[in-house]
Amino acid sequence: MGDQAEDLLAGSSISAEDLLAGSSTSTAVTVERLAKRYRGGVWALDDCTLSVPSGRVAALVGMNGAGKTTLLSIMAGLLRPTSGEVRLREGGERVSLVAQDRPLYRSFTPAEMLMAGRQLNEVWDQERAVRWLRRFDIPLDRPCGKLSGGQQAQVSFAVALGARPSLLLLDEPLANLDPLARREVTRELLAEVVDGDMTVLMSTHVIAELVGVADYLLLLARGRLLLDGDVDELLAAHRHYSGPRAQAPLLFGEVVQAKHVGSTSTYLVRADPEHPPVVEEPWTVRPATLEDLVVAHLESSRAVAA
Ligand SMILES: Nc1ncnc2c1ncn2[C@@H]1O[C@H](COP(=O)(O)OP(=O)(O)OP(=O)(O)O)[C@@H](O)[C@H]1O
Repeated sequence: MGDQAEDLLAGSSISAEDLLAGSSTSTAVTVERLAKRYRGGVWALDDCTLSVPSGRVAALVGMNGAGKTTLLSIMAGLLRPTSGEVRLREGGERVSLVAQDRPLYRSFTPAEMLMAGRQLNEVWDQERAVRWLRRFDIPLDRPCGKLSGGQQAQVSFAVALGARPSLLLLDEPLANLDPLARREVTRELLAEVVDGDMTVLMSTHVIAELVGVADYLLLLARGRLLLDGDVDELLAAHRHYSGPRAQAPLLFGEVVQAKHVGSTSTYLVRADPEHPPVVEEPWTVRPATLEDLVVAHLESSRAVAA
C-alpha cells in the first residue's frame, strides 16, 4: 500500500506535530500565503490566506479549477505546498478527508474497510462508523467495488468519521448521493458537529444545498480567497436595489454587481447591515440569497481578471 493510499484509507488522520501548531483556539485551521504549483507549471493556489473558525460547517465554494481540491489535499497533509503554511489549532486537530474519488479498496467489504481504519488510526470509534453504515443501509459484507457510487461515498464517510476527526474535510461529498441521502447526510453531519468538537470544511458547487447547513463561507477564485465570512452576516450585508436606469440613486457601499435590462437597473450592494442605503420609490430593495451573492462576487472577480 502506498503512503498516499494509506493516508486516504485512514481518512488521513494526521497529528498536530505533522503540521505547525496554531495560536488561536477559535480557529480550526489557518492557511497563510499558500501556493501550489503543479508539475507543468499550473499555479493551483497563489498567495492564498484564509482561516476556518472552529465548530462551524464552512463551505468552500469556487469555480471549476479554483483550487478547492488542492487546498483540501494540502490541509489533509496529502500534498506538499510549493510555499506558505497550514497551521492547525493549538493542541492539535485530527484531520480526515473524504476525497472526491472515494479511495476504497474494491475487493474490501465495508466491514474490512472499517477494520483497516481501526488499524491505521490511533483513535478509532468503531461504533460511530458502524452506526453510519447501518443508518444508510450499506451492506457490510459486499465488496466495495460492487457497491453503487453513493454507497461507496457512505463507506468513505464512515471511515472518515470513525477516525473521530476534529477537522473533517469533504471534497464535494454530496455529488453521488440521491436527494434524500443528501438531506440525511447533511442532517447527520450537523448532528455530529453539534454532538462533538468537530469543524467541517466542505467544497461544493451546489449553493442551494448549503442553506441551513453551512454557517461560514469561503469563496475561492483562481487560487485565492475572494470572500469569506459568517453566512448570516454576509446575507445581512448584501441587498438588491432595482429601479429606473435613468434615476439611479446614490448607493453608498460596494456595488458588487450592476445589471441593466432595458430601462431598469439592478444593483447588488454590500453595505453596513446596520446602515444600509435607503432608496425612495420607485426604487425597491430586496434581500440577496446566498446563490445571488456567490454568483455576483465570482462574476465581478472574473470581470476584473479579464
Ligand atoms: N495533478 C495535477 N497536475 C497538474 N495540474 C493540476 C493537478 N491537479 C489540479 N491541477 C490544476 O490545478 C488547478 C486547480 O485544480 P483543483 O482540482 O484544485 O480545482 P477545484 O477547485 O477543486 O476544481 P473542481 O471544482 O473542478 O473540482 C486547475 O487548473 C487544475 O487543472
